[in-house]
Amino acid sequence: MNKDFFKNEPVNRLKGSNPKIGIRPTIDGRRKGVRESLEAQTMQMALNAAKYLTENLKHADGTSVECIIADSCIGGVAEAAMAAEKFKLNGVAVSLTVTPCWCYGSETIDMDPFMPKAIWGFNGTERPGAVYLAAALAGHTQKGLPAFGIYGHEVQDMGDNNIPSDIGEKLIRFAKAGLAIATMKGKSYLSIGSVSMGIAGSIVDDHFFKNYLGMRNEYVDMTEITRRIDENIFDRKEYEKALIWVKKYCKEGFDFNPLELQQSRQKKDENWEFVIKMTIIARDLMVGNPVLDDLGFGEEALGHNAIISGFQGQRQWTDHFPNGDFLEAILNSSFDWNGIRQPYLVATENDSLNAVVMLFGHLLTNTAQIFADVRTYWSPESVKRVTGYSLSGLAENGIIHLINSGSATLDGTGQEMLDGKPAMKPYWEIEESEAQKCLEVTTWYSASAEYFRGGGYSSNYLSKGGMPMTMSRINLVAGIGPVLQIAEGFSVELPAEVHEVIDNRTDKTWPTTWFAPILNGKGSFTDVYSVMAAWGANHCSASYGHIGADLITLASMLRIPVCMHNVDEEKIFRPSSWSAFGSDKEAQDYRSCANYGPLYK
Ligand SMILES: C[C@H](O)[C@@H](O)[C@@H](O)C(=O)CO
Ligand SMILES: [Mn+2]
Repeated sequence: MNKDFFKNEPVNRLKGSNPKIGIRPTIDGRRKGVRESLEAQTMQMALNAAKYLTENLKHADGTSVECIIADSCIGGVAEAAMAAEKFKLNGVAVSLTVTPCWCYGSETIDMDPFMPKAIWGFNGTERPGAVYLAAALAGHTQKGLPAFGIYGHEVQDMGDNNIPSDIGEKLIRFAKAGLAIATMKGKSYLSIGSVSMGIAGSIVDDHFFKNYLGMRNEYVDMTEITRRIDENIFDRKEYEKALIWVKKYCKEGFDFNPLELQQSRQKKDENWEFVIKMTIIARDLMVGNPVLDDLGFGEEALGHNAIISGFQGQRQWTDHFPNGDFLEAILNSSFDWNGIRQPYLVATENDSLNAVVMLFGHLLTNTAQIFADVRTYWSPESVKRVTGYSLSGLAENGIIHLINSGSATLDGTGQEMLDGKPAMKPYWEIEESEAQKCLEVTTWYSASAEYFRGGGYSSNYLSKGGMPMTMSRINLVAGIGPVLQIAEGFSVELPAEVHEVIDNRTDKTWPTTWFAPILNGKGSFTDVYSVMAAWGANHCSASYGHIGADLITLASMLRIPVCMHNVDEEKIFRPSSWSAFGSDKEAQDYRSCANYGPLYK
């Protein structure tokens, strides 16, 4: 491979700095003995937490997470205010209070209503850290400021600086979700186009974005892409480089269209040029591009500060112009002609609700996301009838066909390796050879002319099996608001000839991930059919890894109830006040979210 094409080059990015974690060591305020005896240990706990978080967490852009520790231990309200001031000046957006001892409950807590908060009360016996934890959490609950409680399962000795694994897991889960909501806050969802074929998720709901996510909505008509192509409002040099790269790495497939609907070779070559320009322009619309300033387009150079976007495509655009599949697939991938880089998240069919779960998945895992239609439930009986093959292993109870043209990341091929197994990795861990393999196993077929009269190219691949994956989806429900669905499972691989028979019955030019959810015999997870039947919309985002617990924590911070999941109860981590809303975890969640309402209302 020519290494020149996988050099990491700086790319234009979002405005605003990454949020930081503020650490608040709280202490018993009594002088002349008590406080003095605890100062070193308390501050050490803050240092330990900061070290742990910075060593174990990265932002999705690859930078390390920074922690800001209060200048002094916090024994009362004056020192709490001093810490709040320091946090404000330093871009802190997530607050973690740590203490090994008793402190004055509501006098020491963080009162910022928008900042996700957790308190880690050291489980020792010498001083009552747990008693403070309970008192402070009671204060939070009484004041309507939900906070997460972290308390170790095992008793630790006073000078023990180790962070036990149960504490570590909760610290990371809390911090990563908190940073995710702080990262999306103030950023935009950019709609390129409007509602695609009546799809509910592309009826963009301003209220949801503003009140629940703290985000802005930006809108541009698809004619803006035409204008920029016609008037050469893009970086011509980047385009030339992209064209060479695409010719080398993007393998064109067969044209399955009936002869009378096939476009000429000349038109197909023009389509390649067109879709590359569409890709560059969609990215520039999202995040801006300083090169446009040099070309005399200062306004265009700024972009829309969009952390997510959606492209309507169908039908007005695709009935006339080449479709958006190339732009969606490439932007959503961790690499292009500029090298291996953070994905730009774009939803196909302008499905803004699916874009939001892609954003959740991306910010929680730092990896690219597969956008897919939840197309077909294939029972073992149906597979047997149609192909003669008996499903086995992870697939034995049946499988769900995840397939859509467009926004499935090429990382979803499963050609990136983690401990020798197929994976999707954060961009900074991806090897050049892995990016190249993702491209090698992807074929760009001429788009199906029945659907896409304007032509274009659809990415086709088959995900490797054995990847732990999580499907998720947000739906807006009149009378409730947003609800989140989660299904953990695995990608599975079928013998090539079996896949081919099934794939040929559907849209064989599109990428496929075969998904087997983990069943637990209850409710929506009684069997694979019931998972499919309970899915609340036509789309899902499929993320690498089992991230259901992380999504649940994130949703609770945003006050979005989870209506379906297959995560073990022990892994569910929500603000402590949730347990005041009943003893059944799902009922607690609905009542709590209804009680608190959206975070930014
Ligand atoms: C080509 C079709 O319009 C598809 O794009 C359609 O099945 C969908 O993806 C609906 O979500
Ligand atoms: Mn779709």
